[in-house]
Amino acid sequence: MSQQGPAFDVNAMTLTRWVLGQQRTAPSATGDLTQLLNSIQTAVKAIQSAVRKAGIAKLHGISGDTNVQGEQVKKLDVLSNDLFINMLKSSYTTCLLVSEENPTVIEVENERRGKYVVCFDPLDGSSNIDCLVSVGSIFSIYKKTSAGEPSVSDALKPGNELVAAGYALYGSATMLVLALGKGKGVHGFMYDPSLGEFILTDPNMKIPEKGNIYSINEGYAAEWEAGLKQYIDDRKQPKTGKAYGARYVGSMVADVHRTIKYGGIFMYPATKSAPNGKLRLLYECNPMSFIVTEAGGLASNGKIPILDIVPTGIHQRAPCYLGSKKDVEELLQYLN
Ligand SMILES: O=P(O)(O)OC[C@H]1O[C@](O)(COP(=O)(O)O)[C@@H](O)[C@@H]1O
Ligand SMILES: [Mg+2]
Ligand SMILES: [Mg+2]
Repeated sequence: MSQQGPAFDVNAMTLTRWVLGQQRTAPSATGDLTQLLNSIQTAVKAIQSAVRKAGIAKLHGISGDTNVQGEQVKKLDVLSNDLFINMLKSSYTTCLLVSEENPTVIEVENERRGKYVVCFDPLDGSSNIDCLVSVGSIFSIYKKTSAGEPSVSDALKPGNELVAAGYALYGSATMLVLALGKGKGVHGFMYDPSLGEFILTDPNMKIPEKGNIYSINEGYAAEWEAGLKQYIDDRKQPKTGKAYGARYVGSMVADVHRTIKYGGIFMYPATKSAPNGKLRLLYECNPMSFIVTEAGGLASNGKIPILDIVPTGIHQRAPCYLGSKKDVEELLQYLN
């Protein structure tokens, strides 16, 4: 190790190099996809830097909307949204964007258009920012298949037509997890701030076939359907075997990442007051279901696979039950 600290491992597989390699083997991943993923990578690097500073901003008494230089300090979710939109548009690979923060689709101007449609949640878990709990970003990528001008119909495609999906987790470290579909697996890249690069640390992530953690907001238990109530009761006091552990961060990215790493099941169910649940299909349920399915798990809305749902609106919600194959299969027996 040199005096300046650990030398850069010349064999380290950076995300940029890994994606380039993928385009050699995946006909669908043309150079444009490399360019698109690298622009997302840049947005994530900028967001992770802002997330790390958010706490410091508060620490130094920078409250409200202006910093010590009297500059306008954007709220983190506004800043994250602006970064995603600007990086995606300036990648010259997208034609239509759907963001949680924008009520309507964002059409990319003609001179900067490419063939991809990107749906994204620029900052997931926003209720956790002020208490410094992990937050994330989520994205899903379609290839535009229709001729002519891009329109909202180019985004209203079932998740099984996605060409790629991923999330960034701004936790104790920053990790980018990516799936390119077609059985190419799920891969985790840890951010190394000293290099400014994402390094492949978790190749071929596979979700355990069965876990022993259930993840749900039990505050809404009074509004659950009977089958779900029974399922959760049986996790707590099983007729045989050990009780499950309960974990709920309240940031979908953190709860799903833990579910992939440790196994178990994440649930955001339909309730009486929210008959379609809370999570949005296009930029939360679909990308996470695409990734979990690619990692060997299952993702259902309680009736059909989430990836088979044909969207009718860009902000539509869907009940979401995803995780280890055996855990989701067992839950579905209680719901149907
Ligand atoms: O507080 P609740 O109702 O349990 O909802 C938690 C869910 O809401 C979310 O924060 C919604 O996402 P946003 O923060 O992007 O709006 C998810 O990350 C999380 O899983
Ligand atoms: Mg979200
Ligand atoms: Mg959000």
